Amino acid sequence: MYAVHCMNNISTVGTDALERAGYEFVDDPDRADAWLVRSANLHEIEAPAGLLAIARAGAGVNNIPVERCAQRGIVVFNTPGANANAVKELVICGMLLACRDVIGGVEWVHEASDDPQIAKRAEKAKKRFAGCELAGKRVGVIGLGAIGAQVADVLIALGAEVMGYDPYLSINAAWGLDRRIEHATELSDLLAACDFVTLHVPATDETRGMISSVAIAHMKRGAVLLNFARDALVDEQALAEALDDGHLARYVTDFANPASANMKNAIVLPHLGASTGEAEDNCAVMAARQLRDYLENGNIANSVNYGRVDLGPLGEGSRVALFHDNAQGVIGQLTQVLANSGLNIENMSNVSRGAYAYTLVEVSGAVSPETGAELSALDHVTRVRVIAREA
Ligand SMILES: NC(=O)c1ccc[n+]([C@@H]2O[C@H](COP(=O)([O-])OP(=O)(O)OC[C@H]3O[C@@H](n4cnc5c(N)ncnc54)[C@H](O)[C@@H]3O)[C@@H](O)[C@H]2O)c1
Ligand SMILES: O=C(O)[C@H](O)COP(=O)(O)O
Repeated sequence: MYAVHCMNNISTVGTDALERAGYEFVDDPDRADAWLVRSANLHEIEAPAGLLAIARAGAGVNNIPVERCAQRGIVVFNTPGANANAVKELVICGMLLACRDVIGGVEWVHEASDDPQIAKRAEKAKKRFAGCELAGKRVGVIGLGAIGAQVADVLIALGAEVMGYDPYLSINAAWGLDRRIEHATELSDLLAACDFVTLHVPATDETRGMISSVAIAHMKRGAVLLNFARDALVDEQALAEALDDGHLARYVTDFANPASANMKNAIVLPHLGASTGEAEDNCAVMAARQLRDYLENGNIANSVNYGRVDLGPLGEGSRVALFHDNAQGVIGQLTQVLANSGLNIENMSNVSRGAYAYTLVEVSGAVSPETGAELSALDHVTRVRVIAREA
């Protein structure tokens, strides 16, 4: 059976499911067939030669060297949408904390707690903590995926006007969006029009620093920026200056770092977005299910470096999983080797994502080590797995 190493604490509903299926949890990452991870930084860690998969129990994969894994035939999974509700709830909480000075008010009560005159004093003090409502405000949502779409729905229900920007929105995601979301085709239009701006995009080469000094200059005076996506999206020096001089009223972020923790008018949380029991369970269950389907059947769902393949559960025969360059002639060579080995192809699926391709073939009989070696030696082939039912 397979061995798994956990890089972070993963909810036991996921790890128990794997244990029940006969998986062994190992302390040594080099002995593992698969790694389970949350936010541990894997960029500096060399994956062992035998590692087959990494499953991120969460959404963001900027802590994983996704491209390097693809070069070696290591499938990287995430769990899209599994923690979106938890993040949505905290984003709305962050917006409400920015509307009135709730935190200042709570601190004031705490400091005055021994004063018998507190009730009378509170009536005088409260004007210091007064603020505005979300209803009627215009809120810009950058990134309308699993989290952004849910945030937009709640804001509309609360009476806000929502403007969205997402040039890469999938057609399926677009069908699910509320028609009342105003479509911004340019980021600068959204920034200039909104009282609140909330970020829900992944940290990629393209999005890193997207809230630059130029972007901040487009924002309305007194606007609020919320960042529950990743700190790398924001030029924090430019942001600190905008908060200092009052161009922006508040920054609400889930990413405590030396810069954000010392910013004036910032509300900084310790990366709590996905930290609910429900979200942790959802992510762990989804990560475990995807890992099993890949390790036991060769199927790939929700990978960030390979396309989707689903041949259903492995039957009586065996499967060959081939990782290869997205190049001409590979499938022809593969089928030739299988035919020469007397193996009949029962089913097959081939997907490519950018430069990387994956082909899963179901054959009628057992695949010998010699056939496996022959496939491994083919041009453009990175990795070969033979999957068969355990006797
Ligand atoms: N604070 C937390 O605990 C927490 C929890 C979950 C996710 N996150 C972060 O939030 C991000 C979004 O999560 P999600 O589940 O909504 O992911 P998602 O993949 O469902 O949605 C991301 C959306 O961003 C869009 N996008 C990509 N590049 C863009 C660009 N340049 N401009 C505008 N839109 C762009 C995509 O088209 C997609 O619709 C994650 O990648 C992660 O970094 C944080
Ligand atoms: O990308 C995510 O899913 C979040 O940032 C959650 O990260 P965590 O699992 O480490 O809380």
